[in-house]
Amino acid sequence: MLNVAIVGASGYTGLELIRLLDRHPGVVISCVTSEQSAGKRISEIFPTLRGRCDLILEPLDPAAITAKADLIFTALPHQAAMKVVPDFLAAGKKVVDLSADYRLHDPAVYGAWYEPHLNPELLPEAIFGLPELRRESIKQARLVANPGCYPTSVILGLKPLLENGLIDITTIIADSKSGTSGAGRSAKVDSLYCEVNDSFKAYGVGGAHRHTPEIEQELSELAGKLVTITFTPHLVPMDRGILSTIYATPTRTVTTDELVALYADTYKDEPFVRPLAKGQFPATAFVRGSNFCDIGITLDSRANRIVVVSAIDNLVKGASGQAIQNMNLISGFSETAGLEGLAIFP
Ligand SMILES: NC(=O)C1=CN([C@@H]2O[C@H](COP(=O)(O)OP(=O)(O)OC[C@H]3O[C@@H](n4cnc5c(N)ncnc54)[C@H](OP(=O)(O)O)[C@@H]3O)[C@@H](O)[C@H]2O)C=CC1
Ligand SMILES: CC(=O)N[C@@H](CCC(=O)OP(=O)(O)O)C(=O)O
Repeated sequence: MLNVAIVGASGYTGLELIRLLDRHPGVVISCVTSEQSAGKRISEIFPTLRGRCDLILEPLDPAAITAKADLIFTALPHQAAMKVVPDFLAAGKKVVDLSADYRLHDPAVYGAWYEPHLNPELLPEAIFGLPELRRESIKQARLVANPGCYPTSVILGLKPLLENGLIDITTIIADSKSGTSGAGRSAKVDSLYCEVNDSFKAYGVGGAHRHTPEIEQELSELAGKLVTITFTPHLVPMDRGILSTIYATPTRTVTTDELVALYADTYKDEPFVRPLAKGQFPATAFVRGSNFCDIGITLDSRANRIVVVSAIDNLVKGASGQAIQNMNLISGFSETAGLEGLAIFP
């Protein structure tokens, strides 16, 4: 059995890791951490875990964690993760980091969007953990940078088009909507009921959201050229889910039939990407609680524009499910272990 630690277990992605790992045949959770709730049982914080995971939350002490675990999930805010990840690696452990701290290859870009990086020497070896892009590198990694939720939905939505040079890379617009759990569990005015309920707003408008460089980094690699996009995130009054609607102009004459066939072929062997049939488009309700990314595509022939719609659960394929998929690859488990569950509907 593989002993794993969840650092930041009192947050939403930490809880989702525990929920999914509960069904994993090869993993034991040996340590869970929280600063504010250290000393309490995690099932006191999250009653869904009663009788299934009653571990006592510990404060973040790298030596204590590395003594108990072979692989560590860091489910901490960015900037907090990079303070401890080097300690885990130095102790010979593998790390799947759910924060943004190791996703950007260029420390100057990280510094421009976040703050100066504390250990830029680790960035070259960190693998951006989107299995559909670089499965073989992930298998060899000791540090996986789990992608952001919005980037996962946009990159998977555009991969077949970019690899095949089918879109003008100067025309890409990604319009994404997220449920509120994407903002985490810590108290913030923007997440209050009256701020979110019965309303729908854009934020980070005009290229101001920190996922823009992450998306552009990966799209540029797929295209083999520098890609600049317009990315606008929105907050919607639901708990979970991301729906991204992505627009781009084709570089040549294409048909919807050709596009649908391309997506079906690109993703035919992917266990967690479901390309949809012609005329079908995804909904967050049909991926809720699952590790699937559903993708629909069409040509809007009137406007000569390709429209892609992708849907994920931000806490599963957008965070903890993908982190477990990466753990499975690093550790030699079946890639789908612990992740076979279908969506919860209705
Ligand atoms: N929510 C989502 O949909 C997604 C989140 N992510 C990323 O995953 C990471 C975790 O997100 P999420 O679970 O939503 O966040 P939460 O705010 O829900 O949880 C954060 C966790 O980190 C702990 N923590 C906070 N600050 C510190 C610190 N300075 N030192 C040690 N522990 C600390 C908290 O513990 P406590 O407060 O109990 O002390 C809590 O357990 C973030 O980097 C986030 O951006 C990535 C993709 C999607
Ligand atoms: C709704 C909401 O607030 N979403 C978060 C993104 C969550 C995520 O993926 O963040 P990381 O890059 O930190 O992992 C945001 O816009 O900041």
